[in-house]
Amino acid sequence: MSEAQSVIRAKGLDLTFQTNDGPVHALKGVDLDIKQGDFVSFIGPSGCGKTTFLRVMADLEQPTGGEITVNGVTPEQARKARAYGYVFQAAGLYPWRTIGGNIRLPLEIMGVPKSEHAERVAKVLELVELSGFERKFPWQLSGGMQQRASIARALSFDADILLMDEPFGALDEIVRDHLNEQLLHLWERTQKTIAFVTHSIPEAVYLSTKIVVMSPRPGRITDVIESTLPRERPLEIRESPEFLAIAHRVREGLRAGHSDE
Ligand SMILES: Nc1ncnc2c1ncn2[C@@H]1O[C@H](COP(=O)(O)OP(=O)(O)OP(=O)(O)O)[C@@H](O)[C@H]1O
Repeated sequence: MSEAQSVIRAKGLDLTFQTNDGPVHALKGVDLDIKQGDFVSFIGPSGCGKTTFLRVMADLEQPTGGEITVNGVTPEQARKARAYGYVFQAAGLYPWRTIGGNIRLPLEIMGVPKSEHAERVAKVLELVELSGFERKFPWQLSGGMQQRASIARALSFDADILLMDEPFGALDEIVRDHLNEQLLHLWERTQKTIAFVTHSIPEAVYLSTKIVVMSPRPGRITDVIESTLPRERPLEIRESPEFLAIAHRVREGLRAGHSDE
């Protein structure tokens, strides 16, 4: 089998913010290779540059050094080619639009022919298990359902890459477990490449093919763990020795990079 293609490749990536209190090294010497179909989690303490890294991939921040390509081109070209969908911590749905209306919004902005909208909306709602909720308004849905709707919106234009910044961080644990399971199914069905920011060790280990452990000041990668778990992952896998061993390594990595501040 030929090796999977690189989707995101960073080499010596630096990003220093100039602030009134002096320079902040949000990313320093970051090397990473994300392959087609990978599920990559970024984990690390607050301020280690996880969001900044995702924002660089999305062309929302400009690196101050090093190189990064997304689908083999610059982040700007990838953005223009609509290579990725972006999901934020807050669902960010427009309250005056229905769920269907929210999902259609990127299609309208991108000028996708109107005749295709209904089919695309139905398809992504099915993917996030929200079929039948198209005409509801966001406030009529639970927090977890709203977050699923925002994932559907990010999937509506069928980008190959999904960038997710702590999408389930604000939800309670039971809802989060359920959404983790659903996200794995969705990833399996769509074969997307996913970059996922989280603070949760179990979430990172449960979801990922690759776990990137980061540490702050300066923001850098301290460990990259290739998961040995099978792709088929019932929630109970979290009690298996293999799962616990990976979680242990993540915890050790976090501890090693932790400062006392
Ligand atoms: N626009 C900006 N201007 C100045 N400093 C910034 C800016 N954006 C981020 N930073 C700083 O860069 C560092 C990395 O921030 P970033 O948000 O990427 O961290 P994070 O790992 O995502 O943190 P969290 O887990 O809290 O979301 C932090 O010290 C932050 O204060």
